[in-house]
Amino acid sequence: MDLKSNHSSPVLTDPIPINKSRLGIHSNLLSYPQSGGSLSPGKYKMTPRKKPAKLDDVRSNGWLDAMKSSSPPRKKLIKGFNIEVAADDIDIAYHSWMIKYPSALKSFEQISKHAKNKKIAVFLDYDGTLSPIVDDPDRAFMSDAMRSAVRNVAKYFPTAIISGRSRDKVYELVGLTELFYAGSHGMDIMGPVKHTESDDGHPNCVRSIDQEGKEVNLFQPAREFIPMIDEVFRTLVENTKDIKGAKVENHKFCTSVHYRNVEEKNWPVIAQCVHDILKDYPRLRLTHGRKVLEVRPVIDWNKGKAVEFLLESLELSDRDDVLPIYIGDDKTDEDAFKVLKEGNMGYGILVSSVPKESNAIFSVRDPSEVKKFLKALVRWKRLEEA
Ligand SMILES: O=P(O)(O)OC[C@H]1O[C@H](O[C@H]2O[C@H](CO)[C@@H](O)[C@H](O)[C@H]2O)[C@H](O)[C@@H](O)[C@@H]1O
Repeated sequence: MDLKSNHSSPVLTDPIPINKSRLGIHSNLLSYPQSGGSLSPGKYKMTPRKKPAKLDDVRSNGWLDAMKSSSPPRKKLIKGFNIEVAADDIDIAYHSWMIKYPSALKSFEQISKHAKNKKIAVFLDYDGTLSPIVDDPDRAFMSDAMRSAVRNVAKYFPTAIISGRSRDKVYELVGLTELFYAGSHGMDIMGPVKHTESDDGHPNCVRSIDQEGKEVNLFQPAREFIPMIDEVFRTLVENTKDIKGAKVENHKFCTSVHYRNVEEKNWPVIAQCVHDILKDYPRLRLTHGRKVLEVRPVIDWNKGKAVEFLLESLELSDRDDVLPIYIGDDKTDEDAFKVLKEGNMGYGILVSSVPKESNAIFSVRDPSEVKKFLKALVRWKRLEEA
């Protein structure tokens, strides 16, 4: 594909083959606007058609509100009486919320009853699920105990990590070869080669070799966006360099701008910076994560589609004897919860210590409860097999 062509849309001149299978990976996958600006030579940027943005933009379009509510506050030391009362209120709210989203630990018997004679597939988010949320994304390590719990789960059930991070990065953090990995919110999946796969295979898949030399399928539906994302990443690094605490990550198929360590008074500045850049890239869009703004291609693909894709690759889709379980903490995990809920095919488990609306069925409070749940699954399976 000629990415530097003079056509009005180089990314569209030679689109990757589009699969029309029941996964829904059809031409709508690339549902970004196809017109609306001209390309600067050699770049992926559209020339702006509007006046430069005013600071008002990010206030009026809801970005700032979303930024403020994007991550629950960490626990604070409670000293004064008034704060204790507030904490009690929070507890009451949490307990009534749990009526709607019961604890997966307390409901384990119900879950295991339903799982009897079924094949469980486990899908795990990384940040906030397997590792606690910390200030520095480069230091979001999972504990050895968690790693061992995940390793044991993978001995009994097909297990995949589906993360917003790049696939390489999440593999580096998890370090287990026995899992499947999907990075960039599912836009980069390394999955199994299907036994029944015909010779021509999946048009969006290429055969590859994993860390252990095993043949795998690499599915990258947003492959042609790599140079565009890289360009935006570099612009974001440059344009945010004077905002203290800002951090930009390149996940290959998407890029993240963290504001967790940016003073709140500067949030409008960082939001405006991302907003202004996005105006030049109509084929990219913004999503909100936990104190992070994420820029990703406008394609019809998300963690939910990644779950469907992996189930199909594992030859576990459309089967009554399969029970997928997805555990995650973030907005992006909602797409996966929704797929399971709407397909009435498994359990979404939300990791949250504060009440929030979700498509999950159950909840756990934090990664330590995730670990307990994973261990309970393994214990139950061992007993089943005994
Ligand atoms: O899908 P995930 O595996 O949950 O990844 C989502 C984002 O996770 C990381 O950011 C989050 O965790 C950081 C470390 O705890 C925290 O500092 C940050 O505020 C959170 O947003 C990762 O750095 C992002 O790039 C991922 O998109």
